[in-house]
Amino acid sequence: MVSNCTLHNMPTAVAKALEDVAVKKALAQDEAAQWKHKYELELLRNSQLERSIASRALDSSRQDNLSVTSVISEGDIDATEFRSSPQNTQTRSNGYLQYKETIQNSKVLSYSPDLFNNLYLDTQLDSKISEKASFTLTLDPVDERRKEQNHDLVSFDDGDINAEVRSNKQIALVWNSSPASVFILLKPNAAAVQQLCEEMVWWLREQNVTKIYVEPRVKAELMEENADFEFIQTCETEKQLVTINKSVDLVITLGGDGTMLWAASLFKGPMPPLVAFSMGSLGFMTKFQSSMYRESLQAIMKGPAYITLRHRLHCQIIRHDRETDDNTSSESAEYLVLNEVSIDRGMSSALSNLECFCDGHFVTIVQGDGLIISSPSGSTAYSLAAGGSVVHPQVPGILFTPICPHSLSFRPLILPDYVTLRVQLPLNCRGQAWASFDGKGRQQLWGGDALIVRMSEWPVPAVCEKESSGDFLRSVRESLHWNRRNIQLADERPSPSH
Ligand SMILES: NC(=O)c1ccc[n+]([C@@H]2O[C@H](COP(=O)([O-])OP(=O)(O)OC[C@H]3O[C@@H](n4cnc5c(N)ncnc54)[C@H](O)[C@@H]3O)[C@@H](O)[C@H]2O)c1
Ligand SMILES: Nc1ncnc2c1ncn2[C@@H]1O[C@H](COP(=O)(O)OP(=O)(O)OP(=O)(O)O)[C@@H](O)[C@H]1O
Repeated sequence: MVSNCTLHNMPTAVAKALEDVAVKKALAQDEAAQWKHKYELELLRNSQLERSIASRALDSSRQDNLSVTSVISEGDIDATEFRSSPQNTQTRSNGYLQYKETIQNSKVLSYSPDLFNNLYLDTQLDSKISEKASFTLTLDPVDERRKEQNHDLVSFDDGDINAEVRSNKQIALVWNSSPASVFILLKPNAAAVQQLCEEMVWWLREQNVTKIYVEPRVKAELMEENADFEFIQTCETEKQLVTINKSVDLVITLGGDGTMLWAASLFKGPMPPLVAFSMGSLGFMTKFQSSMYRESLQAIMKGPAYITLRHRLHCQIIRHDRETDDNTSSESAEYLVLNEVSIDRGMSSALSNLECFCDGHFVTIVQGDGLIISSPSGSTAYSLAAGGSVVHPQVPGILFTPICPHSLSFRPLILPDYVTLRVQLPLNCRGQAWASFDGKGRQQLWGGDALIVRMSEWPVPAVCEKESSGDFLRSVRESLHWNRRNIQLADERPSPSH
């Protein structure tokens, strides 16, 4: 696609030919990205299959104890089957995900501007069985009626198209064995947070939590306070961080939404269930009260606990082939975001010019300050500030929200979760553009560079304080003060006498 400013002086036939070439190029790149994604999924499935076979061979007795009939994902919370893609409808009637102990042998997506620059890192080939607690994710076990609704989308017996099974499910986590390993993440530079962490560590030890991990910075701070914290474990290397999903049963965050985003960013692939204690200012996604941590953790570790699968977006920057005289890498980089990826015009005073495609179909050219591509969880963050809709985190969609578009008719869109979006800078764009991932890791984009965004198969399984909708609506009302208005006075006329 060639920008309008270039086209308008050219003879129509030349302009049309150029536009056709650009569209074909974008389509070919889209197709390549989709094939790459399919290839990666295939690799992942094969490795899961291998792990499952090896796991069964190594520990058949343990397997016998797990009386389940169907397994979607082994070892990792994988939300591929919960997406509402037409291709996935066959598998959506499987009612649960099951966690099982697996061999530490998987490929994990890696990202971080500073820590992880490779697309994928092979984790250690460790043939030990992981010591993680086993759990099952089921449809609401309390509500028997839901089990009855667990049938195929289309029944061929009577030809009725039935839509009772939707991807919007209330999922419950049931532990098969007690969780014994937690990773605590703290908001930095907050004395109250560190104090709570110290208290929580001792309490968790009393509860037979044998392994407690923290970040290296936190371990150093705790050791400064008290040398008895020596037993606390930490992830010293990038590799340990990448593999930590395999040894942690529960992730606990003490901070605000930013700490939860930080925790999610450390897990470049599958992530254990996360409990977010509110010690920040807004706390939209951090629903647990820190003063009640004992009661809350006791209940969660006993189970069942409701969880919300907060879907993340997989983002990939594809660089246009060019001679780089700057330090920008020409390799493509990949990111996982819980809230959103935004593209803005940075310091440039020129209007941004972003050509957008959805599954290869031209959508629009965003001319304004930029664009936000957000997950449903991110709908209440930057996207909300730019006028996007507030979306329940379990609605399977991708939000497409412009930032200050210079147009009277540009409205935000919500697209289905199975699409792949592509945002490209025209080769002759006037200004610069910057992509940010959950507000961090800013990357400069140049003419011809593209950003490809799709729903990731690795959600953040966030433990609910009550249940998914209750928590979300409470946050909308109490954190965002949604629709706060003085109640209209009642009519004071005397009621008609009978
Ligand atoms: N104009 C804006 O509103 C704006 C601008 C830039 C970034 N942000 C948001 O800030 C996020 C990064 O958060 P941070 O804490 O690291 O930065 P931060 O410290 O700048 O805080 C951003 C604020 O957004 C809130 N927030 C974050 N995620 C939220 C969510 N999903 N729902 C509701 N509120 C949420 C946080 O509680 C915090 O009050 C980005 O992902 C982006 O969504 C918003
Ligand atoms: N463990 C961590 N390491 C490094 N940075 C972190 C860590 N936890 C949080 N941060 C960063 O610290 C900043 C503030 O954290 P957070 O948002 O949790 O606190 P807050 O702003 O007080 O709370 P709220 O988000 O509720 O307004 C965020 O930008 C976040 O990315």
